Amino acid sequence: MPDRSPLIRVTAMPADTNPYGGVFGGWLMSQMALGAGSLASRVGEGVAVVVSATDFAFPGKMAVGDELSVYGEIIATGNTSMTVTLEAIARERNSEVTVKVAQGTFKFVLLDDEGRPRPLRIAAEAAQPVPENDG
Ligand SMILES: CCCCCCCCCCCCCCCC(=O)SCCNC(=O)CCNC(=O)[C@H](O)C(C)(C)COP(=O)(O)OP(=O)(O)OC[C@H]1O[C@@H](n2cnc3c(N)ncnc32)[C@H](O)[C@@H]1OP(=O)(O)O
Repeated sequence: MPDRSPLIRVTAMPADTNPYGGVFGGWLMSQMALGAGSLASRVGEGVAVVVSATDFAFPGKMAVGDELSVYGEIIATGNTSMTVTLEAIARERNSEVTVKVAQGTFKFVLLDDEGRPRPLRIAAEAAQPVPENDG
């Protein structure tokens, strides 16, 4: 796995499973949304709401007890929006074995105090992931 800091890291619990006993894809999407939302509001310095979710895939599976790390970066910015692409990597609970379990892209729009789209305050070249998030 590349040397990078996760946006969030969390352990899958029994409540996060699907009817077949595996980890629920919706839970994975939620974790990715939490990571992406954290990055978007932090870099965007304000309220950031999701306007689209695209390109999701689930190339691997994980089990209860495994640890999920969500990595992401801003890949594009518009006038009022930023696009965040994400990877979710699971680590087996009792080992260093990792597998990519999900990927996807969220587009966020920054809102002003009245809830209307407002221009980003950042330059496109400054829209980099916040470093050193891994303690
Ligand atoms: C089974 C369980 C599963 C669980 C799995 C859950 C996973 C997924 C959870 C997500 C969770 C998020 C985590 C925290 C944050 C929230 O919870 S946010 C809550 C959900 N989102 C919302 O409530 C947003 C609702 N939408 C809106 O209020 C309006 O659409 C918005 C976002 C204000 C935009 O309004 P608008 O009139 O379209 O504004 P407009 O000025 O025309 O466009 C603004 C920008 O949006 C872009 N845009 C507009 N429409 C679109 C579109 N359709 N596509 C792409 N871009 C668009 C425009 O291109 C423009 O970009 P810029 O060129 O300015 O950069």
